[in-house]
Amino acid sequence: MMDLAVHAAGVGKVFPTKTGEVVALTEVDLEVAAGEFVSLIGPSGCGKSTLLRLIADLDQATSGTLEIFGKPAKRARIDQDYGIAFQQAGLLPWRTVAANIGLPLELHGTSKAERSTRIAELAELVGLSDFVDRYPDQLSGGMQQRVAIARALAAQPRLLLMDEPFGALDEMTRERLQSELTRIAAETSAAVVFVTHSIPEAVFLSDRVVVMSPRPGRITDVIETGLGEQRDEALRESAAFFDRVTAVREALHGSPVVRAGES
Ligand SMILES: Nc1ncnc2c1ncn2[C@@H]1O[C@H](COP(=O)(O)OP(=O)(O)OP(=O)(O)O)[C@@H](O)[C@H]1O
Repeated sequence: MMDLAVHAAGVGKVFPTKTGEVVALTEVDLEVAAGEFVSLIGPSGCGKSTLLRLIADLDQATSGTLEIFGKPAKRARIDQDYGIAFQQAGLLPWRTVAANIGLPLELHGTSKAERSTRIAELAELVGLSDFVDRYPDQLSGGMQQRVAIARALAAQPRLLLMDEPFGALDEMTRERLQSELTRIAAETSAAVVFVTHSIPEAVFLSDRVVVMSPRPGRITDVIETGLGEQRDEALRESAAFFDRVTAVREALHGSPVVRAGES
């Protein structure tokens, strides 16, 4: 069991509201292996962000059990077992790129010398070595997201939790960062749980794509991509890639998609 980055069993989440209870998640069973890349996809309101927030200990499940590397989510948070990156990069505008990347290390009490070595490594990992002295408002959206990823990786977490981190980026930047993320995940051996609305993004990045449906939010399908280690531009144009995109689309629609020329 210690091999599992995430183990959710029968997880449910109910939000009490003025107009009654909202069942955001019901009976969610999910296992993410160490080093595995798993995307969560589904229509708006199906509970993707809620599930990620439960894993990150930003909120608590109403029912079921949730373990991160065999520990309760709170323990994993204290131990900095995971890093998080959201759609908004959430950088501190008064800090340089280097100081933003190093923030988790400061909180961790890492020495200044160790911090600067690690910041240099991380800046190189995300391709920002020449920009460490800049401030966030001097960077493009894609560069800001790279800083956020470097910061999420600072404490060498074994798990990355990402909620639409590329959602606000243009398509070309988005594809470039997807490629970089697959390389970074492979180099760091971190497991990733990645929330997205984009079917091609989920397929390109993941070992498995978890399909969810709303009201009440639950997992309806899990699709193995089987696309192997090589995640490059050629993959995006391969038959295997299109096949998996179609499989995820059909799972989202709940039935085979009728193609032009077929009846
Ligand atoms: N704090 C809250 N109080 C009440 N209801 C909430 C709260 N947070 C989420 N919900 C409800 O829980 C359900 C799941 O929300 P969640 O944000 O997890 O969905 P999502 O799949 O991430 O959606 P999107 O793709 O639009 O981001 C929704 O019906 C939402 O309205």
